[in-house]
Amino acid sequence: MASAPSASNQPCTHVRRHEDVPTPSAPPSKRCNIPSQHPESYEPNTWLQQQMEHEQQKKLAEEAKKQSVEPTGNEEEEEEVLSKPCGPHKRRFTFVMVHNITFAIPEGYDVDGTNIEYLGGGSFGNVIKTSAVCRDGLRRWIAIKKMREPFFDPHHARRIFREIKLLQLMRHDNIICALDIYTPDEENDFRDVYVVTEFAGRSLYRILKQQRDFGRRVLTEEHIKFIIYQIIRALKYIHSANIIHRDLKPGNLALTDDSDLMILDFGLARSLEKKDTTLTQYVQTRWYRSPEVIYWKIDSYTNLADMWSVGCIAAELLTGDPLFPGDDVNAQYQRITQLCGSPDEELLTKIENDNSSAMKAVIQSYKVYKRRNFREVFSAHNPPDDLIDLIERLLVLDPEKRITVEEAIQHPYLAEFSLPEDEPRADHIFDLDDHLPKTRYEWRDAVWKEIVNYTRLTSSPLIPGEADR
Ligand SMILES: Nc1ncnc2c1ncn2[C@@H]1O[C@H](COP(=O)(O)OP(=O)(O)OP(=O)(O)O)[C@@H](O)[C@H]1O
Repeated sequence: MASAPSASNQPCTHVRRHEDVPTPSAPPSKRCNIPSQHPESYEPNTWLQQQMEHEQQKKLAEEAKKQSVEPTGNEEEEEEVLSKPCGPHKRRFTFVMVHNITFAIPEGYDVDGTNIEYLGGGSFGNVIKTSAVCRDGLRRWIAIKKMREPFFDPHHARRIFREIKLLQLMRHDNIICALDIYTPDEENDFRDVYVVTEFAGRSLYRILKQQRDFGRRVLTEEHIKFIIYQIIRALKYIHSANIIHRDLKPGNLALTDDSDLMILDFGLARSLEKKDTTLTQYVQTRWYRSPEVIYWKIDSYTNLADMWSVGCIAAELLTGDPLFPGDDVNAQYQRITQLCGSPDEELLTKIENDNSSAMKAVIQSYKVYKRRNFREVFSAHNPPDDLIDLIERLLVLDPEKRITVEEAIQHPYLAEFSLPEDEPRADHIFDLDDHLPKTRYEWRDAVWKEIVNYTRLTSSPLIPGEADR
């Protein structure tokens, strides 16, 4: 096994402005300190530890000290800002408007607007970055996600339930986990759900977009390899827990300046345990969606659908552009077959047996393409041979012939980083307890219980006095 790449001599840039073009030139160093399964032994990542040393930390710590210990002479003003104790844990909140959205921020978190940054919003929530003093006394950068209309309908509510369940279950240093889950609401008026995670860096989507916008490559060959390795390392853990992520895409991957990667957003993830519910087609973002999810295994696809997404991401890292940017499902399928070829007789027979002759006929109605030579297709980017080999094994139409995560992590392309004893599996299968249909009110009750019973990690933000409860 080759050793991890050596550290660069570049000065460390700890606090980045979000709009800067990222320069993940710091060493893609292998991370060895895997947090154990026990929450009490959770370790923050090295980048955050470095941040703690940064001089801004001093400033923030001083402010925190002033707020919690010294009389400021402005107590009346503070009283006006903080709410009365509320929510299931009787915490006090400051309501701060960011990007026209009101965020309830608990006591102990930095609520100074100049330190708060809007990170983005998707269909299910809006996310801000701020900092908080944690239970271990350190101040960390954190991301607060306010769920968008969490109980709008049963589908939405179940998604929120899954996400907060998984954020508590996952313990792996390439996977985001919850530092805090709260609501400022009382049970009879429960509307808003907030999830706090560590700030995991900049989304790969933004890095790739800025590479394109500025026409300047910031991800080197070595970064690309380290990113792919970390995605696969995280998936090894996720798949071993019988979970499919189902929404792997650059926007759900965050990268620190040290090139440490975190998988974000488990809203679409689901367990493979319960076979009594059908899987849905409209799960993955289209561009990263596998052909079997688009067509022939609509309700029975497996975690190999995630491996397809890894193939799409790997090719995008190599070229800088999305591999299959289809405008609709048909165009998506067409783009896939133009590169990967149309299903062969063997796959068509499987499709017919697993589905129907009608499905086989639909597939056959598409124009037939031959699989292209990947080396030729990507030759302009001078890829290493073993990267092309890995992409070829990931982008296989028949999921039964696609490379599994266990095989992928042993692929020669990743040998430089491979360290089997540092590539943990989950120690149990995660049961999300979400298979029975529920009304949106029942899901709301289930989420309420999760918040009430949530046990914060040692490093979680803590309100003063909470430890005594
Ligand atoms: N812990 C974090 N650290 C850094 N950035 C984060 C973090 N959590 C979320 N983000 C960023 O915030 C933005 C919105 O977050 P998120 O994708 O979770 O919202 P969403 O509504 O679930 O999105 P989607 O519609 O894609 O499912 C994204 O750009 C994401 O990269």
